[in-house]
Amino acid sequence: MPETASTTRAPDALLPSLAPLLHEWLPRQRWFAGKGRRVTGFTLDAATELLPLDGTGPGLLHLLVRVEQPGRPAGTPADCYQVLLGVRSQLPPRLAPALIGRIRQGPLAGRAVYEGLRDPRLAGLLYERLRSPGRTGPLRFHATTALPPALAPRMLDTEQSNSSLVYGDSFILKIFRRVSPGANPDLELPLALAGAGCARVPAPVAWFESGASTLGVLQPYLRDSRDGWRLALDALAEGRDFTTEARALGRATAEVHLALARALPTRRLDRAETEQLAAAMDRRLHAAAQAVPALLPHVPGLRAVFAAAGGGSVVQRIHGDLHLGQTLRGSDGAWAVIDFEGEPAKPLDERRSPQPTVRDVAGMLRSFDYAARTHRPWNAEWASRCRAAYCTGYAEAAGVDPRADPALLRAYETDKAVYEVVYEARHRPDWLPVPMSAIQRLASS
Ligand SMILES: Nc1ncnc2c1ncn2[C@@H]1O[C@H](COP(=O)(O)OP(=O)(O)O)[C@@H](O)[C@H]1O
Ligand SMILES: O=P(O)(O)O[C@H]1O[C@H](CO)[C@@H](O[C@H]2O[C@H](CO)[C@@H](O)[C@H](O)[C@H]2O)[C@H](O)[C@H]1O
Repeated sequence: MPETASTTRAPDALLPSLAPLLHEWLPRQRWFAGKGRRVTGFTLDAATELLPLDGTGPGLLHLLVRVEQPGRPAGTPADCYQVLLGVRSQLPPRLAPALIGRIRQGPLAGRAVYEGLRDPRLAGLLYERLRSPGRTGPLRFHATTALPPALAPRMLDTEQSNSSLVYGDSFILKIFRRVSPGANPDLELPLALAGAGCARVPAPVAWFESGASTLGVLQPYLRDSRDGWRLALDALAEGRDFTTEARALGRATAEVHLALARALPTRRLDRAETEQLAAAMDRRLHAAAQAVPALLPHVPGLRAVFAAAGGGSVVQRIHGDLHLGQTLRGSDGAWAVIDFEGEPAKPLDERRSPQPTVRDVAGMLRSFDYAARTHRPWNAEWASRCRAAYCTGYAEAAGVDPRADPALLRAYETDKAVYEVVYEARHRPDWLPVPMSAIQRLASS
């Protein structure tokens, strides 16, 4: 693998000048996971000049930055984020919205620091770097195929847990924001699925990493597709049935599960392990009720739902955060599934652990409920028809109906609704009533 000249600066030398800017900017980002807790300091794991900061033109600084916050459990490291900073002496007016701030001290004093991914020149450089595999400092770039040169980049402005750039409507590059050591399942699983011949998931064509951490993945951009969430809301708004789509989506989910079971190990749990799954739901509920006290009155009812579940006895790798927004329907009607990262708030080893497939099914069932709840008037009937059609489609392709064990399905749906309560409280408080209404229903019936 060729190694380009390493342009890595001593990370600590840069930090004093960047820290005040990061302090102001980082906690406001949608992808910042530590919202609601003070930031008390930063340390740099790595700082790499992908374009030199020598002042002759725009510089591109790649950082892996640890954010110190109080309340971190003993023995766990501070969260690490991937940040790409553009640095220029003069910021052109078109880049003004990307400004993070001006450096006040040190050798770079006076320079404008801005979000590098919003600068087409710098985003283009990142793509060119992916096209020619090799190393720059601690960063390693890989490609599985020859990629076309010079595709125009644009940054996606959707609300995301990460950040994505589309290149020439041909490829999409996802930049992971919170970074942990270990293969990111959003690279690991699509690669395994491609190897197993599953065409439901766009296959990665390039990626980059540092140490054991995956930092970004490039895959084909499905330009003629629309995501399942938008399609569902449109159907609701137009009073249209969505069961044909839901059934096809159930089949697609089952195909992905079958391919994952072919590609990666599956395991039958013993009784004690099965009980641990229910105990883990209890633990998550307890933690969620500490974070969102509105859950407290429902805790006994929700615990009863977990206790009633007999337990899913076979586990395998699954999607882990399946919802309508993670699905894309092409103009030919075929569904694709994306974003195998799992629930962003969970630790990586938990996200990579084998789980019962019913967990994904439950995630999608919650999503039909979400769609119906965000529509006025609330259309409960629409949601239950979609939920049934989705399970029917799943059963057709998997040979196992997820409704065969209703107590288990209900437990996983409840577990997901608990997760959603915390997610919404943290990221979108206006949405909190959506999962809370499910909590009320699940805890009391
Ligand atoms: N291969 C793809 N083709 C077309 N659009 C995509 C593709 N992958 C992701 N997207 C779109 O990009 C956005 C973010 O993707 P996602 O993987 O869900 O990111 P995040 O983990 O940040 O939520 C979504 O709106 C999704 O519809
Ligand atoms: O797509 P992400 O990996 O970022 O997932 C997170 O954000 C989702 C919202 O964008 C969130 O999903 C919840 O809201 C959806 C509607 O916006 C709904 O369809 C899902 O069913 C619901 O869970 C997801 O939970 C979170 O991990």
